[in-house]
Amino acid sequence: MSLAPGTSLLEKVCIVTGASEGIGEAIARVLAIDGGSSVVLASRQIDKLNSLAQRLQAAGCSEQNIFAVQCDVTNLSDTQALIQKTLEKYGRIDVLVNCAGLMYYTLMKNGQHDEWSKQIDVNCHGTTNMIGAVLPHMIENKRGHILNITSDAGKRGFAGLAVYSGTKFFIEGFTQALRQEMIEYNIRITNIQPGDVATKLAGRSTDQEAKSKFDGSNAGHKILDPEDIAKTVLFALSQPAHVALNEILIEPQAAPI
Ligand SMILES: NC(=O)C1=CN([C@@H]2O[C@H](COP(=O)(O)OP(=O)(O)OC[C@H]3O[C@@H](n4cnc5c(N)ncnc54)[C@H](OP(=O)(O)O)[C@@H]3O)[C@@H](O)[C@H]2O)C=CC1
Ligand SMILES: N[C@@H](C=O)C(=O)O
Repeated sequence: MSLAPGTSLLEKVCIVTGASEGIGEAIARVLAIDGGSSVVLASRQIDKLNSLAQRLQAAGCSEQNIFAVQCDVTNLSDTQALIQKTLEKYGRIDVLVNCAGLMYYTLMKNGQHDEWSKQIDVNCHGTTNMIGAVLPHMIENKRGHILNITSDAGKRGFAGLAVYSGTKFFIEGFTQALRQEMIEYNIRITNIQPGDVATKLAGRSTDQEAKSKFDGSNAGHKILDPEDIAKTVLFALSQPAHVALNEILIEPQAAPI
């Protein structure tokens, strides 16, 4: 595949949730710089989004092409406002990347109800809120591409990640059905299913028993970089209209499921 830098997604408008750090930040950077598209940066931490916007401008993106919007994906009116503000600024939305997510290593016997709920809220409700908010626009225009950053934990349950795996299986089942509903509207849905990626995600866990027993990201092998996932997003978006990359399982070479 050859992607001409700065041209492959020219004139497209892409929303990236979870853009303040980690994988979402890398996706936003690659879409803006390599893809040349307008990128809407969304998450709760507006200071981090503004700082990323400044760094992207310093790297050559025009101010008009980067738009930071505070949005908690668990809040329905926030997600609807994000779509509205994007349409007011750009008049179109071509791509939604659902990257916002939480993962906590927890053993079910340790009863961490709060962390279970937060994962279900962000990973499941956050995804359905965002998709529900953007669909009317994409359906009206009969085009659109939604990418969900799911996980290899949506293909196989992982010990220590029972609730997290359940949330990612939810996204897989949900999108299998949604794809069929969206055929007549030319809307594609790609689930990117990464294995361990070097971000702060796993470090947010408080259940040290679960983390020390099951977190494989320190096992000694090279894990993925956020840019590996970002380039995969660009690859999926660069396919011709008749090609749907419905699932992409991307894992460290040393750790297949
Ligand atoms: N790292 C890994 O090994 C893997 C990660 N993934 C998935 O990739 C995605 C990103 O993870 P990663 O980058 O590693 O994690 P990080 O912890 O680095 O980033 C998480 C992002 O999600 C955002 N976020 C969390 N809660 C909300 C919310 N309520 N509303 C809006 N944004 C929110 C955060 O922004 P803010 O705090 O500003 O709201 C932040 O930008 C997740 O869906 C995760 O499940 C999948 C497989 C492997
Ligand atoms: N690779 C997954 C868990 O083991 C994830 O981080 O989503």
